[in-house]
Amino acid sequence: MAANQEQEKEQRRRLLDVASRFPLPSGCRFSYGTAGFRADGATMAPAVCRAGILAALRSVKLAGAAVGIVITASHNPVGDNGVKIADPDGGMMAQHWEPFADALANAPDPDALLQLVLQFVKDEGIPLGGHHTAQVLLGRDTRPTGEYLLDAALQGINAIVGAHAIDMGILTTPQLHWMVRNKNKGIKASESDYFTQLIDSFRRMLELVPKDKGGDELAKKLIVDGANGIGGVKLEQIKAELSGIDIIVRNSGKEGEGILNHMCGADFVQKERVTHHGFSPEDVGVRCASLDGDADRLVYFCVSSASENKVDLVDGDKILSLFALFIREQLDIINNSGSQVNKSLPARLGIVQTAYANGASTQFLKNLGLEVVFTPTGVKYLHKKALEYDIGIYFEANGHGTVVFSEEFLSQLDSLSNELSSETANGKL
Ligand SMILES: CC(=O)N[C@H]1[C@@H](OP(=O)(O)O)O[C@H](CO)[C@@H](O)[C@@H]1O
Repeated sequence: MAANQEQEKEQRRRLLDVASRFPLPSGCRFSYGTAGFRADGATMAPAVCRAGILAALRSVKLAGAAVGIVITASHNPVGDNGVKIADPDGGMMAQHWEPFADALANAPDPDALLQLVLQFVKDEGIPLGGHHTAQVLLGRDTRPTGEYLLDAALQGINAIVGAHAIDMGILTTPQLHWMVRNKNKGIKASESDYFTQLIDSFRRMLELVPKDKGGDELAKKLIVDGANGIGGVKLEQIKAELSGIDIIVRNSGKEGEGILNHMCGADFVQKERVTHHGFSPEDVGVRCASLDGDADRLVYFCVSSASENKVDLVDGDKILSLFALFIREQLDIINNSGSQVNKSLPARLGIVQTAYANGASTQFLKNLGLEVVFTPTGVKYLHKKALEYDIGIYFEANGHGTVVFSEEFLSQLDSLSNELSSETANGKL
């Protein structure tokens, strides 16, 4: 038998075998939602195994580029778990693969699963059975079902001939996305590289804050609510190196500190707006921040009075407005610097929100003359829209969000910076 036929046969055997090891419980139905599959952690193994198959196929399709799997149920209760796939650019999996994800997760028996994969491979032109390679990076949060589901994902990945799984360990969701992106860019992608970048960026940011604009204030205490999840664990590891700020972690995930996302974390604070687990009237006036269970949400708050149980919240809408003001101010500084080289920097700045954004924040941003657009709920929609701009700022009120810069804009900034340095050296500025 020719080598290719042998490999094809082996491929079929592996798929049938893994599907029979992870049968779909009757009455179970999975749907790839805004952030992947989610359910009670104890029922998730079939969906996670099939997500493993899917991620490996995606990597084969993309010529062996690294694809990511995150095992987390984010802000949901500790008994839940979930799985989502990251594309090679570090963003969410391309949406046109979601219908296949659903079909695969719900394939009723091994033969149906095999037929689905073979048909999809044919339709998408995936070179399965040949001399392909695939690599999948895996991360998971601190949930008790994490390790068991990691094993299901590994078995799914290994069911694709030539696929290679790399367990990156217990991570925040942003860490895994960052690692996938860096790996595909051929740059350093380990956890210690992530920490180095974070610590260095934080130091450089603090250096930029003028003392007369709150630089001294920043140096004071910050209490971070880690939601008893992975964010608190990682922050404990690096907080001593985030020089210039005194960070105290509460709900850090240590034994005895409380239950993941229970009466704590970004989702709880944003919805309830009351002093929560780990906080007390003694914290009145201190800057505080809350993460969620996988640390991809962030809101700030302050305990407002010792007698009332209330907090003042700085939610995603307000964080977005602060970023918008700051970035616009930086662009104005560049454009008014009197240099001859500015003409090249008219950046297209876009603000992306969802229907859940506070209308007052939208009006505030529009009054600043900024372009504000809307997408459905979910990072995958917001992120995609933000990429259409030179600088795209997006946040959901619940604290999911970021700022994205186009490659072209970054290279323009680089050349502007070089030109300004040479103007300074020549005494023109
Ligand atoms: C990565 C992602 O898209 N997460 C979604 C998802 O939040 P999680 O924190 O991932 O559970 O559901 C939220 C709605 O409940 C939505 O606002 C958010 O965008």
